[in-house]
Amino acid sequence: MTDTMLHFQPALGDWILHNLRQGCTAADVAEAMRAQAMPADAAKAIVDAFVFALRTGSPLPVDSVKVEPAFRHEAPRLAAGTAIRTSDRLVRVAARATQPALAVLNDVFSAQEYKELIALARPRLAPSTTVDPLTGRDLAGDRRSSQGMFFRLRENPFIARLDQRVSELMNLPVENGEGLQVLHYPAGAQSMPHFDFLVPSNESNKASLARSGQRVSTLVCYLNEVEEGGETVFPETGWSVSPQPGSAVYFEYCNSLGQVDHASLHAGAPVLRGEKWVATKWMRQRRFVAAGEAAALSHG
Ligand SMILES: O=C(O)CCC(=O)C(=O)O
Ligand SMILES: [Fe+2]
Repeated sequence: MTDTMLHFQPALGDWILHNLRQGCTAADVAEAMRAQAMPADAAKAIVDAFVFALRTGSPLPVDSVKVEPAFRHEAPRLAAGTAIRTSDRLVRVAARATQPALAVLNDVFSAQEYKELIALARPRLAPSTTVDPLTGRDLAGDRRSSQGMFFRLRENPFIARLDQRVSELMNLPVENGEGLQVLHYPAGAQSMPHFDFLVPSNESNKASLARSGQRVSTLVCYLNEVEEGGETVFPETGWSVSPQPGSAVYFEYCNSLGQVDHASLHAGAPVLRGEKWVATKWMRQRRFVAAGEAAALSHG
């Protein structure tokens, strides 16, 4: 399928940008354009291109956008049913949604497991000094920022057990998983709306995509009781998932054609009281090869 170009007046672009920056959703802005007699699919394509550029730090469109074929929804990778039995645990499905394929899962980790994860991660948390364009996290290094760390895949028997369970849930090989990431948000911290799929806007993302393929799905597991706030919100769909210790939100955004779903835009709402701990697993199309691992192979 070939891409087509859609042309528009730069003033329309300014108006779209203004509204998105005021907090309107892509759907609201596209609807306003449709009400002004623009075909709905053209309005959506133009607004989506602006949202994408804003959320990924890519150049903003000026007077045209490339229209890619609409995301084709496929059967979810997550198993059907009200519960999913992995080799060592019965995980309950509290809710499901489509477009994007999303599920709220309960009992993913036991209380002992989520406490252990925090205890293992805490001494290894590292503050980042830059804004992370991939996760949208505000990493300015002040006390309102989140801190994170990665476990290596199967780095000890405990992590290996969780990697295995999560891979069974996400229905992809353990090897396709990036190492489990633990994030700590102190009160006031949040993550801005972002996509988890990789955008080939810089050399390191391009290299990562070439090594391991696209990210296809995410599991965000909540590790503690947040006193107030800290929901995972999906602004394009209106979904908001409350953090409950041991529960998780699962979502998919890359289909078998390699298309990515812009409706998977999400954010970590500000933690209003207390603190928030999550463990995130990102799955790739192929075996995950970290940058360091690839370098070691090419030199060894
Ligand atoms: O903290 C959250 O609720 C979302 C985390 C997230 O989006 C991520 O780790 O990619
Ligand atoms: Fe995310």
